[in-house]
Amino acid sequence: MKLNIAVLQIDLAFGDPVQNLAKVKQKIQRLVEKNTKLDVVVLPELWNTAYDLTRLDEIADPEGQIVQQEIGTLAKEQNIHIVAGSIAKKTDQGIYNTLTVFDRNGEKVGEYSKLHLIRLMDEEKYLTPGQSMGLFELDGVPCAGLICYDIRFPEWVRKHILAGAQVLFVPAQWPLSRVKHWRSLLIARAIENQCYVVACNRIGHDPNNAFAGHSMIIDPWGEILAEAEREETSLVVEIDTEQVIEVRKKIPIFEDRRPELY
Ligand SMILES: O=C(O)CCC(=O)C(=O)O
Repeated sequence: MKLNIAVLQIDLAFGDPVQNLAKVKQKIQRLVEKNTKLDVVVLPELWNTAYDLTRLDEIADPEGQIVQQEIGTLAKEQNIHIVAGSIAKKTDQGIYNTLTVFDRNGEKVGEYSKLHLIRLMDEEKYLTPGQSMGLFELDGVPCAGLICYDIRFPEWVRKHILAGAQVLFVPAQWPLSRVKHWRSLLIARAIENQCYVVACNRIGHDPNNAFAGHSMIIDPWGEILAEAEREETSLVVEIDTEQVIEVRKKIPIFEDRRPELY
């Protein structure tokens, strides 16, 4: 199965969900106009509020209603799947960093709340961790969505791959100071899991961090099919899940695992 995927690497306004929503909608519309065969658009982490954690109570999306209304509707209008990065989502149980996936009909087909909160960036003080896996399907292709810091936990990624995922989506706000970790971890996750990795980072800076960009699409052999620098841009690549099957045949790591010992 082939999927034509666009990763939208952008800057974000700090704590301004109205401005960020308008920008994201306009950028998606332009992408669809330029690429008539697009299947999927991917957005970065916390694209509604950015990392304005102290004001989340005020600015997070109540129950994800805004993203459902605005991005779900856009997905249907433009006939594309949208892996809507993640948003700050306010619920009665707390505020989550939640990835939401809409299909071409505007239906929500996936939702995942970041499981590992990064203390280095104070997330655990303001956010509630998720409790469940990030599996979903796009045009019958089994996919997983994990968020930023989650890629430092290979056992969590592997759980999704063992459940069938062939494409791993990673929205992020990864700082420039650790860009070497970002690139190495993403490539490692693709090689060890023999899957596509589609990673969407932001650029720009906020009061605490400069962000790395370097969004990437990596194939199941670990080859980088496209990589951005540190500017607003989009990466558009057609992936083919036959590649996953071929790489897994060539080096059958899933048959050679020794789970009885670990
Ligand atoms: O793990 C890292 O170094 C960065 C993670 C991060 O920026 C995040 O999870 O938002």
